[in-house]
Amino acid sequence: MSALRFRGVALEVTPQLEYRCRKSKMALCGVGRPLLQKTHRALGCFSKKKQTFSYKANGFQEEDIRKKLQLFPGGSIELQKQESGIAVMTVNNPARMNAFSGSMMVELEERVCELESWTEGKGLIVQGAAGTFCSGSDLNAVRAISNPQDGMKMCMFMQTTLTRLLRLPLISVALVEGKALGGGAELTTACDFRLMTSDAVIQFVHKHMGLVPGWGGAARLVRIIGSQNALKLLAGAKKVDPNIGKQIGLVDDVLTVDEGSSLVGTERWLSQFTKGSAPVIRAIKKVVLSGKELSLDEALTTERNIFGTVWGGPANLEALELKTKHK
Ligand SMILES: CCCC(=O)SCCNC(=O)CCNC(=O)[C@H](O)C(C)(C)COP(=O)(O)OP(=O)(O)OC[C@H]1O[C@@H](n2cnc3c(N)ncnc32)[C@H](O)[C@@H]1OP(=O)(O)O
Repeated sequence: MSALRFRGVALEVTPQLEYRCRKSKMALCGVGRPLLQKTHRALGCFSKKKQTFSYKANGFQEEDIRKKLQLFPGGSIELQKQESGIAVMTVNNPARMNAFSGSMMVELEERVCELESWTEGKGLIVQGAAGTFCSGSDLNAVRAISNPQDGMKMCMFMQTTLTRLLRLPLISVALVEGKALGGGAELTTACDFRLMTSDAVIQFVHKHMGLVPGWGGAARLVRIIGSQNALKLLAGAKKVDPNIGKQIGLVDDVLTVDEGSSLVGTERWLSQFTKGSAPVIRAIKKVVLSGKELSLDEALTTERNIFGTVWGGPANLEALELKTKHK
């Protein structure tokens, strides 16, 4: 499957769409684009135009923010795209418990951009290096940009990036080992699922720092665990261990030691959802996302459009051919 770029945004060209366009002798840019645009627009899918607009509406230029963030280097964001269709993204700054330096924030955006164009992808694991998840913003950078203007820039940049991360057409899971604190806890909420090892802790420590979440973590948390539980976690800066996490619905599963390495265990866990054809898995993520984020009417329209991309497609035809029984 290929991708075409429209105003710098990668759009997925499904085999069905290509086939339909070829059959009707119309170029992709003629027939394909409106359908793709409609679907992607309805999903709020990563329209660079939209993001630029929101940056500008707040008086910021994305490039200025990048330059500012690059002044605070250290660590990296690693990305490994595997043949299996599962990518592993690693927050890597072990000397600072994987805290996010400014350059890591910029790298995170670049990796998300890369994943947006990865049309073969089905799943994503987000983990921290060296057995711990992420301790939030690098406090050295935080101190240096503690004025409201710079804080807003950083917040807007991370909010936009994490929104794009959550909206990737990949089924994503945060593998939480060790600690996920502050912005690290917020990062876990930008994944579809969260798995914890038995000794791990997720803690929205913002209150103790005289802050509230700013990377979109509060908005997402409310949608995951409801406003009552979110209020308790944020106002109490409560430590969430795997038991509490499962009780309140923040955590989907606990990885036990006999599953071998946590990453292998997470890959195994995720593969129950990523087995099968990439276009179908990606379409499933898109219909769920549209159901979650759009009004019912918009979601129904989007669902129809996405349905049209898999109907009569290779996986559908193969299943019909095999006379698949669902026993
Ligand atoms: C909108 C975003 C809001 C935010 O994210 S604000 C940031 C929230 N995070 C924090 O406040 C984390 C503060 N750190 C801690 O509580 C502890 O360091 C932590 C993570 C529990 C680990 O404790 P320990 O295992 O005892 O290890 P440690 O304290 O000796 O840390 C090892 C080295 O890592 C450093 N570190 C940890 N978290 C950091 C951070 N966020 N920014 C910058 N440096 C950080 C820590 O200073 C220490 O460095 P060093 O060895 O003293 O040079």
